[in-house]
Amino acid sequence: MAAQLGVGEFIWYDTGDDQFQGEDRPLKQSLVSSVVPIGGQITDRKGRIIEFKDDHGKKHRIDVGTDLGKVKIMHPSSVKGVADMILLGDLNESGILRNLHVRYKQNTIYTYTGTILVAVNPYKIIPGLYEQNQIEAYTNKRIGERPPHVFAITDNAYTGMMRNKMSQCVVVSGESGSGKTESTKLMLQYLAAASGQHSAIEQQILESNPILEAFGNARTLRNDNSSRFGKYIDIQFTPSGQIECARIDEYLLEKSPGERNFHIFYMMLSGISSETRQKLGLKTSASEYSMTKVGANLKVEGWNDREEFSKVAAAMRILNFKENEYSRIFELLAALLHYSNIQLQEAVIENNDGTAVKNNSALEHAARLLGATTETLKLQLTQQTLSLRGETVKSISNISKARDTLDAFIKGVYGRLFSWIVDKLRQVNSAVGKSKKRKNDPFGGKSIGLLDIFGFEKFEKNSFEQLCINFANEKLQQFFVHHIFKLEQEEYTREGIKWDKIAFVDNQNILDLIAMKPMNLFALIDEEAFYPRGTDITLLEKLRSKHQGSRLFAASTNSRDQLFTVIHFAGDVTYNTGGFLEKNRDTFHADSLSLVENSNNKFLAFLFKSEIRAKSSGSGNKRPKTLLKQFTKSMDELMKTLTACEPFFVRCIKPNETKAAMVFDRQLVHRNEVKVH
Ligand SMILES: Nc1ncnc2c1ncn2[C@@H]1O[C@H](COP(=O)(O)OP(=O)(O)OP(=O)(O)O)[C@@H](O)[C@H]1O
Repeated sequence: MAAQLGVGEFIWYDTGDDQFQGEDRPLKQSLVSSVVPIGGQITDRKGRIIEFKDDHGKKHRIDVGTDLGKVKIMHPSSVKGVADMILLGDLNESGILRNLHVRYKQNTIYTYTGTILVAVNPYKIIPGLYEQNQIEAYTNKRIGERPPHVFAITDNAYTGMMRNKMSQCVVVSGESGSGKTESTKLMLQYLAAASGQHSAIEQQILESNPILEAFGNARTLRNDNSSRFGKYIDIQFTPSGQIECARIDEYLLEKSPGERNFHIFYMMLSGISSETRQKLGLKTSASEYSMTKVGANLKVEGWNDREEFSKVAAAMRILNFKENEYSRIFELLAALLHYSNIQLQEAVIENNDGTAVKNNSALEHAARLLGATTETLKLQLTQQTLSLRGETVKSISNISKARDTLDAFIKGVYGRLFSWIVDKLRQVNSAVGKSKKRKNDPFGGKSIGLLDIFGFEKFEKNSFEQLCINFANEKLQQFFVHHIFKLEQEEYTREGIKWDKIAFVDNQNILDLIAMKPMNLFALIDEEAFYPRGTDITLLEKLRSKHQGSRLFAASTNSRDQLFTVIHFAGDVTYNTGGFLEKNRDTFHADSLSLVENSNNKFLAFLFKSEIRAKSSGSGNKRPKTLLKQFTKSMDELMKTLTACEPFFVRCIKPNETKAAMVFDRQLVHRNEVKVH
């Protein structure tokens, strides 16, 4: 081979580094090595010494006499890259990575692997890519007939639905900031255009987006406009292919976004009229409020809160939010801002560590807007009503308990407000255009569902939310693997090959560990949440004692570390059980519920109607549904819906951590991309 290594030749170069060397082998099983051979082109050769420039422009010199093993001639298909990676001669991790990189450098962000679309976030507008003429160019074209595009996938879902009279779904996945929401919006845009005739419903569906983003998105380190919830938008069509209505389902709103709070708070502070501002007692700056001054950066670059506010306000009007609903929403948001400013102080009460609430304008505004008295708010924060063997007792809250109550109240109210808004959008989108039910019509109610859901997460510190998110990703991975397996079976059958021997890597054992088999992790977390002496530490002990023999699980032997590791299909993640039980209980304190129940703010009470009803019917003492129960139920429903559809997959890739246009970080892409193949 050494003779072939002439100037101009393209090669693979194996640097041989493996950052996982020396690590615990069992934990490494599902991990991919972080370094794979890199591509390069030979620039010079003198005898045994060749010089080449790798794909990142770095120069190398090697002696092919001693290091020939590190070099391989590149297959011609990898030199310029291919639109469908199935056609790669070097169909391995290096080949995939280089292919995406080469295309990305040419502004080609879309690539196929068969019918799966891989989309690498360009972090810039690519001129002409989504114009009307592109929509027309992809109409009625088979996948592969034109260059890869998100419109091609959408068109195929649409024509598949029309032709096969079967519902379709598109699963959009990828880590935070990879472009899932943008892809989903582009698909909606395409469907609105493809369905021809423009009707009010298409505009309404598109108008739902700014509202959903304002209330459900926040700035995080990874994405300035990060959706803190998963969503499934199911668009129903008439038999002739016009959009009829849409249904939106939300999954798991993360109620404490990191860097900045939800956009809507900042938009409101910048955008409301001075008259409303006065009525709500609000200042203009987000730095005045405890819940909006968190995080380093209050402003998002290239984002104008005031303009965004008017867009949201306009969208709410278009979507028939009534004037009083509109004011109630902002009244409640203002109440939360003031409430977050209530000042708590340590105090000794009846010889116990207690809490005092300072009388200030924050307390007064919060009480007024929540429809309660300042006295009720003080009691809510400083004492807790407990029910012990049928008797009610009051206990004094120390400052940390009082802070927890304050925090839980804000999250509880905001979470319910968000669900109410999603519900409202669902009603609006399903009411318009929905005609008589077409019984006995084989086409009745066929739809295209777009799933935009959080990708696999592995941070430095992983908590309860990450376990839920990663569980959802395990479910989707299984769905994906089964689909690919089915396609292969079909192909083998077509070619007359016996297929009982096709091996495929299933992740059922991980799902069993987390949520299926008896004593699974979720079941133990649920159990411990209501165990009288259950704490995050006893939880860890229980998890360890039940699962320490498992190949897919490890727990720290020092319970105080509160750490356990699960080996997911995409790698191992170490979770910290701190806060697990409280997050899972998702309880809204009894005193907070009483406050809401007796509030003069009818909208607030309405948001809690199911809890209030449960309480007054006596079923309030029953174990409330934990977050895990609700989440697994909604995941099961989602999987049922997806399984009834013909699926498509869009895999979004984040090319760098700095949101920089056209920068391709090989390691990062490798970590994320390899998981799909
Ligand atoms: N096709 C695209 N063209 C141009 N820019 C894009 C494209 N896709 C994504 N972006 C840019 O990347 C940013 C992040 O994308 P997006 O919000 O869709 O990510 P996400 O995967 O939905 O993230 P999260 O899970 O945090 O919500 C967008 O705000 C936009 O600036």
